[in-house]
Amino acid sequence: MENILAQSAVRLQTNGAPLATASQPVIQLRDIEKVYQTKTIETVALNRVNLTINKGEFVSIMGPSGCGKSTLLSIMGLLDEPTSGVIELDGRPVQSYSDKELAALRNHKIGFVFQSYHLINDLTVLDNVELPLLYRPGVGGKERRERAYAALDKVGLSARTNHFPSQLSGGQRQRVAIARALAGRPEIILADEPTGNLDSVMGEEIMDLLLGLNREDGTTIVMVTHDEQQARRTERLIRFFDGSQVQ
Ligand SMILES: Nc1ncnc2c1ncn2[C@@H]1O[C@H](COP(=O)(O)OP(=O)(O)OP(=O)(O)O)[C@@H](O)[C@H]1O
Repeated sequence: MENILAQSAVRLQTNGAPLATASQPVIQLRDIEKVYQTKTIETVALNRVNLTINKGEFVSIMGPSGCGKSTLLSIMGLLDEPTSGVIELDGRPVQSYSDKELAALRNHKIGFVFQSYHLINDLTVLDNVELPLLYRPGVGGKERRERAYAALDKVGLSARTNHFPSQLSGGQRQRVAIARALAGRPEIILADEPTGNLDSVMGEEIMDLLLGLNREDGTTIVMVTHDEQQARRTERLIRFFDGSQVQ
């Protein structure tokens, strides 16, 4: 019940018109440090980062190579642990979640999109999209297929379900990867240079798709990019340098 009240509190309406959604943090990083230690060198990848991502935001992260962008995304997505600091999801420190709860969060709440798509070449488009749902308790074969078809429809690839990744263009492969993330119905998409391997036309198409998911479905998106023009299309641009936020 508390949850329902909290959700409705940020969707106030007057005269039928939606008010601007009040800020509701979904990811909060507090004093996050990440230090990689090898035999010969210590690298401070993230240096006391404080950052809040609000529900429904589309945030892009830019910065020179090696400044910690991918590390930041991995930590936000609970794929990696910080050396110190606190990550909160929906206002609750992840340290307080059990391993089982964390696994569920990683699988349900967050979808990942990578520069190099990470598709399995021996599987059809449809099977690639269905694959992560195989590991989701409570989602049977029929629902899996329905969700995969719906996600492929959403990214405009309904006609390609039986193709293999090698038969698709780079932009289409990235659409499949986005559909795979969408099939999990994530609240948050973390995208690491999703247009990095694409020419500018295909890159724009992928940006249009991500912007649509954000505006129409309210999906929160955090995107690492090297492309200034694409970053400017998002609501908020955060710049990193040497492991710290500079703007
Ligand atoms: N597993 C690791 N072991 C040691 N050092 C690492 C490891 N992963 C990343 N680093 C170092 O941490 C720093 C930040 O790396 P990260 O990949 O987050 O940068 P980035 O901003 O995403 O770079 P790029 O734009 O080139 O992808 C770099 O100096 C990198 O060499």
